Amino acid sequence: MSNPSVPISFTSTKTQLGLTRSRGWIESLLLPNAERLAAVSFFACLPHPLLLPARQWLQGSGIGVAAQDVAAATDEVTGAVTASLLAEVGCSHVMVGHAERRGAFGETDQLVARKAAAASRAGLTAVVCVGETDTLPASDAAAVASVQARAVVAAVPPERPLLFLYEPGWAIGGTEAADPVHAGHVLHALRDVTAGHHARFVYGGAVAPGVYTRLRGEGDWDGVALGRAAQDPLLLAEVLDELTTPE
Ligand SMILES: O=C(CO)COP(=O)(O)O
Repeated sequence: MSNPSVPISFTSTKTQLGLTRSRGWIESLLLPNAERLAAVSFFACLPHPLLLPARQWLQGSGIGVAAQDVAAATDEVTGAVTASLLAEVGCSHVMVGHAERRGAFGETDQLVARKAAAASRAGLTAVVCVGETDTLPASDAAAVASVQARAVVAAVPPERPLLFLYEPGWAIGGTEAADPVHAGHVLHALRDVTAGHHARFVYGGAVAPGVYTRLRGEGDWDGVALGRAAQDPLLLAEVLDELTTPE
């Protein structure tokens, strides 16, 4: 796992970029920033068919590739992508339980936990997405994230690394990240639930310059996950300044 004293960051392009645009984005934005991206152990979560070409485009850059989802099953299931295949094509991480998948496909906490366990068995680090869907008081949001996280820690051995992404559904694609005090409550609850596990914690949802610094004022966050900010040269540069400048 990455050095715990250095922030960590990653992005997911969801279904936003196809093959040609993904290559353009990697060559015009990621590679010119490779040194600073590598310094925060950056990886790009991509649709499955883009993993192999992206690995080649990113070769030698220090930037990793990761998947946005994985099958829970390890036996034969037509159309599924197993964790062992993701590991074989060079993924270091895989996202499980993104809010959009929990919403669109009805993914339950138990299914997400099985996916995290499958990832872990294959040597991947599961990026476990947790968070409330609609706006809630901080204590209720913390309770939702705790239930989601508890299912995963029950399924993954404590020595295996986990990366928790607190990403409230209401913040995704919005204009405002979670309030730092609110997020701090959730972080505190997640640290409690995962005590004894090898876990790190990042925030995602409308991350823009300044968000990481404000979050760190109210909680010991390990980093931030970028959505739109990773596809905007100015925003990416500013967020990287923040992440790579010692506090
Ligand atoms: O869902 C996200 C990344 O997976 C968040 O996206 P935004 O940062 O664009 O809100």
